[in-house]
Amino acid sequence: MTQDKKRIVIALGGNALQADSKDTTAKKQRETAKETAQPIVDLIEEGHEVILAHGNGPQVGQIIATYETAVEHDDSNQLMPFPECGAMSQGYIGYHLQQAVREEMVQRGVAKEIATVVTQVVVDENDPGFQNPTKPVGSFYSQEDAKKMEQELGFVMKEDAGRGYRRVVASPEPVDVVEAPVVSTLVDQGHVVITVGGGGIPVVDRGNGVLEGKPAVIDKDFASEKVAEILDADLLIILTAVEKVAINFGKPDQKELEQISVKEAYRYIEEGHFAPGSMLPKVKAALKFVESAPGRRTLITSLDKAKEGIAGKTGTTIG
Ligand SMILES: Nc1ncnc2c1ncn2[C@@H]1O[C@H](COP(=O)(O)OP(=O)(O)O)[C@@H](O)[C@H]1O
Ligand SMILES: NC(=O)OP(=O)(O)O
Repeated sequence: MTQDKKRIVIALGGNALQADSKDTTAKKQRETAKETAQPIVDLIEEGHEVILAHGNGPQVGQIIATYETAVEHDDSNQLMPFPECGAMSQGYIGYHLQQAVREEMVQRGVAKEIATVVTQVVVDENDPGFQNPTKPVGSFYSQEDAKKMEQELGFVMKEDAGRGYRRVVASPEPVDVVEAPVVSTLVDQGHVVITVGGGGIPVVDRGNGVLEGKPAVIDKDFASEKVAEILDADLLIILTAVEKVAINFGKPDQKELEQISVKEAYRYIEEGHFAPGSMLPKVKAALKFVESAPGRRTLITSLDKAKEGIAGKTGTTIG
């Protein structure tokens, strides 16, 4: 790519799909996806190669809960397995993003196609993440309801950043992206691709072509980083709810940062400036990408500032 035309992997955060945690309807998600499509198509219109990735915590939790309420609890054979629910979430979210981005491209006269690749991500079955569930999925519950769910359904429930209790599942690290060669071919041919939705469907490689789905949710920031590395992207953009990463976040002496060097990032992590489960995985994914090869950068900013961020006018750049 030329200096100003970049290959960009964009990791879309929760607010890019479900802006209102109380309205989790498909109708609302479709409306939100339309808003999300605007800054994405801005980048496509500027000639950048864009690969989209996204989270799925609320959606995969919603899909599982639907099966759990529809099926008799004494007939667990009827329950939809977790990896299949992950695959459904990729299709559901991919469908909305595909429609929204395509509509915006057609209306702006951008002659490109977009498709979602159902993506499997290889994980290590001995990953310690399987022993300690940390990834929140689905809706928020009161402490009382969460206790009941732990007792009656055997779920692990944890408090999520002061917002209530959520079910948590295992979150192993991504090792490889099975469909990366397909994604690469599509991108080389000029198409916009949605991949590693929800961090990808976690699979263990049993050899001889056999991939076994695992009940877990991979962090989408780590999966996006893996895709960015494999596809030799110039830039990883992590879009979330804040315009800039801060130190002393939420305190009176909060300071927003425009540029963080690798050394500073490690120091800030050590000092505990980034909350686990929210900003910490983003900064860790950013560092991993930046350290994977010279010249790679990560930008963390909000969806509505993506265009300004890539022009170097806002956001936090790492590397
Ligand atoms: N040091 C920090 N600087 C900025 N935001 C932070 C920091 N620590 C925690 N946060 C919180 O992390 C949130 C982003 O994480 P999260 O909501 O999990 O992301 P997403 O769902 O967009 O992937 C921000 O909206 C902010 O509330
Ligand atoms: N898979 C994943 O990271 O989802 P969330 O971003 O919704 O937590």
